[in-house]
Amino acid sequence: MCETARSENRCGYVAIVGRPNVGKSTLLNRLLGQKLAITSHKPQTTRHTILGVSTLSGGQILYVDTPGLHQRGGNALNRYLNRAARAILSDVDLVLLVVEALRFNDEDRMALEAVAEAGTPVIVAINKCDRITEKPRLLPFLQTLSQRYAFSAMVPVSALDGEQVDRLEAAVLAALPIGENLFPPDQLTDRSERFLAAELLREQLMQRYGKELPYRSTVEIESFKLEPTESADGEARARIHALVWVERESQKAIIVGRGGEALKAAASQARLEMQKLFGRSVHLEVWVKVKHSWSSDEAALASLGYGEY
Ligand SMILES: Nc1nc2c(ncn2[C@@H]2O[C@H](COP(=O)(O)OP(=O)(O)OP(=O)(O)O)[C@@H](O)[C@H]2O)c(=O)[nH]1
Repeated sequence: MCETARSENRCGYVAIVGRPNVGKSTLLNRLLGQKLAITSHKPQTTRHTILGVSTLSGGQILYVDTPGLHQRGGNALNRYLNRAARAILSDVDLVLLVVEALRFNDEDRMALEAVAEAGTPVIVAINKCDRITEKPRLLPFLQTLSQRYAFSAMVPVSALDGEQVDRLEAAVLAALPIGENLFPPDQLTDRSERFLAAELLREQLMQRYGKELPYRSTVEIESFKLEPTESADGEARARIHALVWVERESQKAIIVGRGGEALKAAASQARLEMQKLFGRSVHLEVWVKVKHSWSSDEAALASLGYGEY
């Protein structure tokens, strides 16, 4: 490549795609050097697309974290998740497909098929390589993967410990079109603090409660107000009133816990995460309410913010 092209600024949108639980959100947070996307060990943690802005000396990478592409259509929430991920693929400059080292199952194959259908260039990140102690075991896996698709690049990484993530970042930037940065350098996301507050509270539900419950609950921020404080940095305090919607009284009882202890602990951790991300003091109140069958009712979904696609 000639000298002028190499020194030019690059900017473009990159969809992070892959089956549930491969580590997309963890990788996004690592690439951004800051926690933006919520994570848990449960599949389908990510329900919304989130834009993460990474400003580098050579340009700007605009990462789009998508809900996992997955097979089982199931209820309305699942159908929404699939539509959201697929709509994005043909709309971006590059797809970053995330797979897990030494694991490629039917859901990965389906994600790859969806990506191939869109025709957008694809870089594949082979994640969770920290789990592979004997690295030569990766070679046949990489070879088989390269036979499945003409990837622009293949980079083994560990989102968890950061191994080779800088190499991945360089490959991603090099694959983007030449152009001016689209966001100010200090902007991390296009999402509001109000939206991020809901996500951070939902993360606590995902991480703290049994297998099914988190999929039967959702979070709505009823009010989000900034109020002046006496603090030295002059940052306003956020006063947040959140509702957790569940489908049955019994689920409400579990979330609230004996004497309200469980909910108190979840809200307290969510508040700390919000303070860290927003860089301001947060006052958080959380209430749990019952809305029957919200997850299988398209209209109820739309009213809770899942109706964009
Ligand atoms: N060992 C190891 N674990 C990882 C790595 N990256 C992610 N994980 C773990 O894998 C699990 C899933 O990570 P997420 O980032 O939530 O996965 P996701 O692909 O965004 O999941 P969905 O929201 O279901 O689409 C979490 O328990 C992570 O800690 C990695 O590089 N190494």
